[in-house]
Amino acid sequence: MSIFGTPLSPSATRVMLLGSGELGKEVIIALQRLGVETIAVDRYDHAPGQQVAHHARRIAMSDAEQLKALILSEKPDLVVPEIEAIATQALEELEAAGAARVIPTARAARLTMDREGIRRLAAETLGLPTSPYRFCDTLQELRAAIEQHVGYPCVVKPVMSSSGKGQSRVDGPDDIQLAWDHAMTGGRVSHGRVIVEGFVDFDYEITLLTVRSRAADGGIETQFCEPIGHKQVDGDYVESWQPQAMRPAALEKARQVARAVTDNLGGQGVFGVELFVKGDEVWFSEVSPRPHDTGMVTMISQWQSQFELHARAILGLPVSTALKSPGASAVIYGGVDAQDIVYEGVAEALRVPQTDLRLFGKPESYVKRRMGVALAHDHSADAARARAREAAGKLRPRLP
Ligand SMILES: Nc1ncnc2c1ncn2[C@@H]1O[C@H](COP(=O)(O)OP(=O)(O)OP(=O)(O)O)[C@@H](O)[C@H]1O
Ligand SMILES: NCC(=O)N[C@@H]1O[C@H](COP(=O)([O-])[O-])[C@@H](O)[C@H]1O
Ligand SMILES: [Mg+2]
Repeated sequence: MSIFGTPLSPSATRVMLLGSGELGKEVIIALQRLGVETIAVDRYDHAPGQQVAHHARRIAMSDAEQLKALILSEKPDLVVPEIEAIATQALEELEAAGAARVIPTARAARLTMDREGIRRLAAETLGLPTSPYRFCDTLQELRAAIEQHVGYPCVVKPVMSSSGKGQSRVDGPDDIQLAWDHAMTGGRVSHGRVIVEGFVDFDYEITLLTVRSRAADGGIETQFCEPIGHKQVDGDYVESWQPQAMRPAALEKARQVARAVTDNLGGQGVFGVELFVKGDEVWFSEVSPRPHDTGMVTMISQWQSQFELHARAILGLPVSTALKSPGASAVIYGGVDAQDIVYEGVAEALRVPQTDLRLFGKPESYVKRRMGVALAHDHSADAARARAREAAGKLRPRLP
C-alpha cells in the first residue's frame, strides 16, 4: 500500500487485530502513528489494545461464525491475528473468497495456530532439526508415546496454547497423569490433543525476529533482527535481552532455519522464530507469525521496535532491523487474583537509570498473568538485564 486514507472517513485504511493483548496494543499504536484506522477485537472488554484503538469489538474469536460475521461487516483492509486462539479455518475461507487479506497469510495463521501444523511442516516437510515428538489424543497414547518413542525427560503441551499454558515437564512415569490433566484444562482452547516433545538440553534459546517486507523493486525481502536471548519459567518468558552473543556458525544456521520456515509461510510481517542452541547446533522449536512476547525488548533496543516493523511490513513500507543499543526486558506478573489492581512503586522503578515501563492495563490480574514489563538499555545486554530486573522488582501490584 502506498496510499493511506484518513481514519474515521470513507477513505480510511483499516486494520483489524484479532487479539488485543500487550502485543496487539503496541501494533495498534504503531499503526495509529501512520494514520491507520484500527479495530481491536478480543474475548473480553477493555483488553489492552482496545484501550488505544479507534474501535473495540468483543467476540469469541475461536467461533468461526462470529469471526466471519465480524470481518464481513467491518470489511478491514487487513486482518492481523494476534493470539493463538482463533478459528483460522474461517480466515482461510474468507481469504479464498477474496473477502479478507490475512497477515501474513491465512495458511500461515492456521499452521502456527496449532502446534501440529507447524511442527509437521518444519520437521517433516522442510526437514529441519527439532526435538523428537508425538501427537496424542488419550492418556494411554501419551504413555505409549513416551515409553516407546520420546523418553524422559519430555515436555507435554496442548496443541493450541501459548505462554506455557497447560505445559508440563515429565521426568518419569508418575508425572504423566498430571501432565495430561494439566494439558486438558490449561490450554487456551479446549482440544483433547497434546504434543509430547523430547527435552532438548540446550545451552541457550533465542527468538530470531525475521521480517518479510516489500523491497523497492516490489519483491519480498527478508531481514533479521539481532538474536534475542530469553529465560523461561514454567514455559513462560520472564526475561529477554538483545543481542544474545552467538558463535558465527550457530547464527548462520539459525538464520537458515528462520529463512526456510518464513519463506514457506510467506506473506509480509514479523515472525518470531524460536530456536534452541547448543554449541553450533540449532533446533527449531516454534514460530509466531507476528511479534513475539520476548521481542518486547526491541521497544528499547532497536530504532524500529518489532511492533513498528510489523506495522510497516504489513503495509508494504520499508523497514530497518538495526540495533540501537543492547537492551533487556523483565516481566511484571500480577501477583494477585483480582480486578482493577493498583501498581505501587512506579516512580521507584523509573528512578533506575536507563529504564522504561509498559503497564498493559489488563482489567483483571491473576498471580501469573503478565501485567507489565520493565525495559532497560546499557552498554551490554548483561548490564541492561540487571537494570530491567531491578526496575521490575520495584513494582508492587496489589489489591485496590
Ligand atoms: N522440547 C523442549 N525441550 C526443552 N525445553 C523446552 C521444550 N519445549 C519447550 N521448552 C521450554 O519451554 C518454553 C515454552 O515452550 P513453547 O514455546 O513451546 O510454549 P508456548 O506455550 O508456545 O510459549 P510461548 O507462547 O511463550 O512461545 C520454551 O521456550 C523452552 O524454554
Ligand atoms: N506468548 C504469546 C503472548 O505473549 N501473547 C500475548 O499475550 C496476550 C494474552 O494475554 P492474557 O493471557 O494475559 O490475556 C495476547 O493477546 C498477546 O498479546
Ligand atoms: Mg514459545
